[in-house]
Amino acid sequence: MTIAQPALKRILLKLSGEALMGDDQFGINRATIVRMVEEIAEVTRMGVQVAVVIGGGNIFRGVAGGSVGMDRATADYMGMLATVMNALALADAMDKQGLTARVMSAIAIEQVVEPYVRPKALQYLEEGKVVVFAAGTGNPFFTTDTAAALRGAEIGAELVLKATKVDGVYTADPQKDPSATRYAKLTFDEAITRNLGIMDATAFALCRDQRLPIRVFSIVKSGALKRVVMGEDEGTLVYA
Ligand SMILES: Nc1ncnc2c1ncn2[C@@H]1O[C@H](COP(=O)(O)OP(=O)(O)OP(=O)(O)O)[C@@H](O)[C@H]1O
Ligand SMILES: O=c1ccn([C@@H]2O[C@H](COP(=O)(O)O)[C@@H](O)[C@H]2O)c(=O)[nH]1
Repeated sequence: MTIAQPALKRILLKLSGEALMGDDQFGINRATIVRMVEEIAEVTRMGVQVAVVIGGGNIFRGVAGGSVGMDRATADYMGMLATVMNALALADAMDKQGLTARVMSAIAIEQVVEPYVRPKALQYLEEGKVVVFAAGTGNPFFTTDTAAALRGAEIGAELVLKATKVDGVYTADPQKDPSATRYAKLTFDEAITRNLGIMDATAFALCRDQRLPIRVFSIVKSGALKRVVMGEDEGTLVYA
């Protein structure tokens, strides 16, 4: 009997912060994070090298009211710090499930997490450790989607997997427009010119220029991550 092998060797998984909330209004839902980590553990045990970029929407949007009128860059640093909290929670949940996780931050907070150093991240991945990239790109005016594109390119990932609450890219935001229909696949240029809000244009443009495909899929759907890694047609593929 032949055992099916994963179609991918190294992936960059972008986890939406909001997906960590589960059905809560903000913050981290424990059962949700544990379930996500189980799915990550499953593909890691299949031999896939996994790096994660975590968003911050679940924490940052809860405090965003307080940032109204604030200097934009300062508010963005608050957002990046929110991703550090999520990264710590995620790595803790991974360690509890027998994975070895390493958090690397784009902003120096040395007493808390190690700084992002590319060769070190590559070494961890080769060793089978899960690397969780925190603090986005480390720069204001960007997003964690752009950080996913950037780190994905830096580590030589074969695919950026955008795990979110919706199950792909739609003609319009499906949470606002129930008549929106899902694309099976589309090009980066189509995504950019149609102004599809699932990811920002900077992230799309970076992946397009690096010919790094993105697959958008639902992290709420059980087994979806494994299906993507096995090369099955899950969610939406965005390609150059
Ligand atoms: N054309 C579209 N197709 C699919 N989803 C869309 C589209 N336009 C907007 N969206 C919305 O984009 C959201 C995806 O963003 P996501 O939850 O990943 O946020 P994020 O900003 O990347 O993460 P975070 O929560 O960490 O800030 C979906 O929940 C969906 O409602
Ligand atoms: O490179 C980055 C990444 C993020 N930010 C700020 O953090 C929040 C949360 O990130 P999400 O991508 O929305 O999850 C974002 O709104 C920015 O304010 C950043 O400045 N630079």
